[in-house]
Amino acid sequence: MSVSDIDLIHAWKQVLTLSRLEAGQIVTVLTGADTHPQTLRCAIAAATDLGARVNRLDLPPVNAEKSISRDALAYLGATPLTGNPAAIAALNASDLVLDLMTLLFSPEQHEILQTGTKILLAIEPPEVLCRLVPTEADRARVQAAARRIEASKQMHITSAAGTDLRCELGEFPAISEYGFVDEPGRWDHWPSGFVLTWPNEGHSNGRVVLDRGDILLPMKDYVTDPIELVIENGYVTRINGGLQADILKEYMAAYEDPEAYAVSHIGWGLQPRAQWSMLAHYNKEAHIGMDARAFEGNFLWSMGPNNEAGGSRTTACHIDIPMRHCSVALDGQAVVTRGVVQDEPGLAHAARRKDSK
Ligand SMILES: O=c1ccc(O)c[nH]1
Repeated sequence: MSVSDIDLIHAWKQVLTLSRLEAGQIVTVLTGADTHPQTLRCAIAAATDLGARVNRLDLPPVNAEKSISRDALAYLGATPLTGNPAAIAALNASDLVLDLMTLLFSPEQHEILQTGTKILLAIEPPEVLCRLVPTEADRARVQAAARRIEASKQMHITSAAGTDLRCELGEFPAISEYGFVDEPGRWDHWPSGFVLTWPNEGHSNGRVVLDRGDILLPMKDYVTDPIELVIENGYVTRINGGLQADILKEYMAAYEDPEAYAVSHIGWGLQPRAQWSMLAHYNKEAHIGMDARAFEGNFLWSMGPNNEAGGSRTTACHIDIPMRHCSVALDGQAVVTRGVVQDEPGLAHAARRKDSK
């Protein structure tokens, strides 16, 4: 259902205030052919009302002919910034970029962040943005989880369905996604609320068994019959199952890139206001599935790029797989038990589901 401009402006002002936007700073709103007009209108109103100098940079779409999905996160790497020094210069000169187009996993995004520019991605529908507006409590909880990852050498994921995956850690940082950009050079995604890292290159081994209700993105399908993925030395070497396994295999094979089968980010969901069931209520092309990536207690893993973490793999194919009912342990200590988050003792989470209704 729709939200009012006032509600969305208030949500934008909360996000921009948490992002420490100051009067007089330069904000560039990056837009494309699929940018939602209300999101754009309210972003400009909110940033202007907070005293920022607001520009808009509109870029033509690219890659459409290459991907068989219209999901903005499905085909990654090249963006309208690729080979476009004028656009990159404008973003480098900005304090804050509101990305209403999608630069994620692009080499250019890294270049821009390294100049100290902050980038906030926001392309979910307005009502999803409002429902999942971030809070300080979200940041505290996600950062606490990131610290636990940073202190660990192994993530072990198991499930009653048969998942048993071990990922060695340490080569890459933990990344906190909590929905606002409060430090220079930071990227984040509103909405979010999850923690992720990348396994040491070549050091993920075991199997993942997708069970009923697990989710395949960008397909935005709930798995109906089990799919087994065998993982050897950091790559998915076998995918066994029924129709959905065949769809996944053909989709990935179309990229003709062996790097697409590499294990990408791993982590878990910490957003109590995100709903596992959300995909059942939306047209697939109306959103990009951030409820699925962020719902509390999921195990979110993925296949494809690792350049987001500083790696060199920029494969265009990116599959995100949020799973229910998994247990995640760091060096033997449980952080999620059968889909229930085990927060660090004493970390009360103000925005917990039961408090937020
Ligand atoms: O915000 C995001 C979105 C997709 C993804 O794979 C990671 N983080």
